[in-house]
Amino acid sequence: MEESGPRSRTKPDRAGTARERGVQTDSRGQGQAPRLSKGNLFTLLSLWMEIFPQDQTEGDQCYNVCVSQINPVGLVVVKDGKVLGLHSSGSELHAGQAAILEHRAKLSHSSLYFSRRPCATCLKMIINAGVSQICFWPSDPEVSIISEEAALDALASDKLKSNSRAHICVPLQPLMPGLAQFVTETSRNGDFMEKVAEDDPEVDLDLGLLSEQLRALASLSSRFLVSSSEQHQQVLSRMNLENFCVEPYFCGLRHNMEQLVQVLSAVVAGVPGYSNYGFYSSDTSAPPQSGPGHGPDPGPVSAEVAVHCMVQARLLSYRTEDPKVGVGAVIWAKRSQMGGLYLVGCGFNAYPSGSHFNEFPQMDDKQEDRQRRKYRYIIHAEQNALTFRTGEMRSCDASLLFVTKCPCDECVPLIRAAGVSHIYSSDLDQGRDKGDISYRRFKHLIETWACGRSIAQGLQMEISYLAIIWCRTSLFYA
Ligand SMILES: O=c1ccn([C@H]2C[C@H](O)[C@@H](COP(=O)(O)OP(=O)(O)OP(=O)(O)O)O2)c(=O)[nH]1
Repeated sequence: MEESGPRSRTKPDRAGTARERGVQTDSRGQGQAPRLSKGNLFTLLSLWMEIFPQDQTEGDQCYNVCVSQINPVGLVVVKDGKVLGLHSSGSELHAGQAAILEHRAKLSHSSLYFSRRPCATCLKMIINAGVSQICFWPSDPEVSIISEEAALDALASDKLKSNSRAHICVPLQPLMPGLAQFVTETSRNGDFMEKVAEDDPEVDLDLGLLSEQLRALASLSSRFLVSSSEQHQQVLSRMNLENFCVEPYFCGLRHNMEQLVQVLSAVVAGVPGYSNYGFYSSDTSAPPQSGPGHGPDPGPVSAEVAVHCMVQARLLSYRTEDPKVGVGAVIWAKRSQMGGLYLVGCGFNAYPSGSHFNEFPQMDDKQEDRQRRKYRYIIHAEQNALTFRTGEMRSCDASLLFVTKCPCDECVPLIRAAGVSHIYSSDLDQGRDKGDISYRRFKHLIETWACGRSIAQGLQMEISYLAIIWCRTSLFYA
């Protein structure tokens, strides 16, 4: 991206000497910030939850696919504009049922974003819980239209819909102009790509990112888009949504769906799950090596889950109100018994809730007049995630913070006091001090952890990074 003006940042060079900080780039500095709308963020999170990696036995998979022809579903529960829960279908429970069990009466007056139209079994319970709005992605529903049950399910869903107070709808909104391009640029300029360039100055980053994006696009499109217009019209008709098949709405619907899948692919391409890049424990006393027994150490969750959660954090960062740097954070906890993850909270950096556009300073540390700098006003992603958390962080459970930027000195004490046990960061900016914002405590935390590990194993925080290591094999050309 071309950069100009006093607020521009240096483009990372091939050797990685100049660093692009955080997820976002300077295009926000021009006052035309392409931002993800709330509805589209929740929709994208629901799609991404549908493919949340599961621990499934072969028998479980058979239950889902062969017996009932139930499509897995992702679900985002939203209340008062804040995410209350993120769910996906499991081996026995549908996502809707899991949400009912977890949130109970709190579902009243909430909005639910499903990655497919929920089946009648879920719908009746959700309506009964008093939700206000049920939104779904308009492709093959939870009870797949190829199943014999599909027609009966559609009939029941329709009857439930017409007799319910909840508003049931397809919520797709057009993207803000330039957002897809912006996401691609910010993925290109992220720390991960910089690390790749540092490790191999010869590598063609643009080509590599493009091939990752195309790979993600192919796999996400085959899952979430209906390839031909005729088939899509058939799917909609089987769900009694003939009104969506009328032009020009049908064309617009397909276009919006394609654009959202493109954005998701660009975000995914910025956090690739390669075997040679991954989350490494911060134990600096023993530098990680390649080879058996020395691979990535993803902590309490698998590498696949860690990458998945980092993509969620990146999606959240595109809702930022900071004109320059978007940061996203998501906190999950892992139950000590029975396993399984539950959402504690999530957030992005923004001005205090309820403030008006331009009410507070927006400048960075290049602005000499410190009163015009943003740092004393903006709420950090971790701070929002902690303030509006909806789940508990129990000391017996591992609580995992995934954040797209290295936590700053203001956040580290909060994170520690709140009881977060593991931090995953895709940004390696620790040690910087800019006067109004500094990142020194994070480094200290790592050292404390590395030193304290042998004497107080498990009591100190563990911090994992993305992409600490680059083994020179098949990154882009596999
Ligand atoms: O743990 C953190 C640290 C920072 N931020 C947010 C707050 C603020 O909105 C932005 C500050 O970003 P940065 O430190 O990159 O400062 P900058 O002056 O905007 O950018 P630069 O890196 O060019 O100095 O990041 C968080 O949300 N969490």
